[in-house]
Amino acid sequence: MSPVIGIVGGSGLYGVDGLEGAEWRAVDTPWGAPSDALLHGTLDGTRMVFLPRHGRGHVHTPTTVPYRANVAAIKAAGVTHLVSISAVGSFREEMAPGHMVIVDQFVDRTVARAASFFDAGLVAHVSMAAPVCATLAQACARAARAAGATVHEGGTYLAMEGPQFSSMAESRLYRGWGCDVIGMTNLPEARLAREAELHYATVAMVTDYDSWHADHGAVAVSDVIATLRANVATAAALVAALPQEVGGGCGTGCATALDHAVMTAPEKRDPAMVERLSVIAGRVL
Ligand SMILES: CSC[C@H]1O[C@H](OP(=O)(O)O)[C@H](O)[C@@H]1O
Ligand SMILES: Nc1ncnc2[nH]cnc12
Repeated sequence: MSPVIGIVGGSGLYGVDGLEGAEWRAVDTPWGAPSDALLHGTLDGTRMVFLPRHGRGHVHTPTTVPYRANVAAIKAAGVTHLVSISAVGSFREEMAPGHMVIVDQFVDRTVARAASFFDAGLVAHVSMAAPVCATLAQACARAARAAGATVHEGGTYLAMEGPQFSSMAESRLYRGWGCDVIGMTNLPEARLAREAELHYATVAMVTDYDSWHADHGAVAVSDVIATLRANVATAAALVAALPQEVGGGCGTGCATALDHAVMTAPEKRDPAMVERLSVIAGRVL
């Protein structure tokens, strides 16, 4: 099956240039409207679907991003491989602003988000032991290198609620926990992508050193935006390189994550939930 590449563009990334037949299409889902219309098009013969996570014009906070609607809309659009491109702060001296970190683990410190498509009446538990698709992550690393970026393969992303940045004490604590980068959005997105049986990977673009670094002081959005602007061409080149790199399955079960996940007995399943979840879990219901 040919891959369909989805891209969720984070802060600073609100569109993709150069798609053939580019068309923004507004959709609705059982979880409401996504952050924006979806941009459909083709790149090097591969179908691409782009969604700006915060909406064009940056309307949604990390808390109000409609994560379930976003992932459901992306799944309904036929996406098989989903790449998140996100701005992050760094906890490591060597992961410097402008570098790209191909995240492979997450720590969840969010507190106010719906984190699952499943609910009372239809219960399921998927594994998040390996929360990103290793094969897609390697493809992203190759694409980032082809784009000329300095790439760090592997890294733990701490997802905080925000929208305020961390205190110095939190920043030092997360560093001590072994986290490498910090952002506000990739959870619950990665959890929902797993429930939707998508291959998911995160390209984290470092924009700052959070607040732990003695030489860099507090995070300021102006600095974050300046770094994002300086790296916008690299992000675009990375996206352009993805069709050459992404394809096929992964051997680690992303596309069959729901095979043994549903717990609720067939006769006890809420028919309305079954209907609502058909786009996500119809394969196993
Ligand atoms: C503009 S700094 C904080 C903001 O940037 C990141 O967004 P995204 O992950 O969508 O690139 C971070 O998570 C915050 O939402
Ligand atoms: N330091 C930081 N903390 C949380 N989210 C961010 N996004 C970019 N920089 C960040």
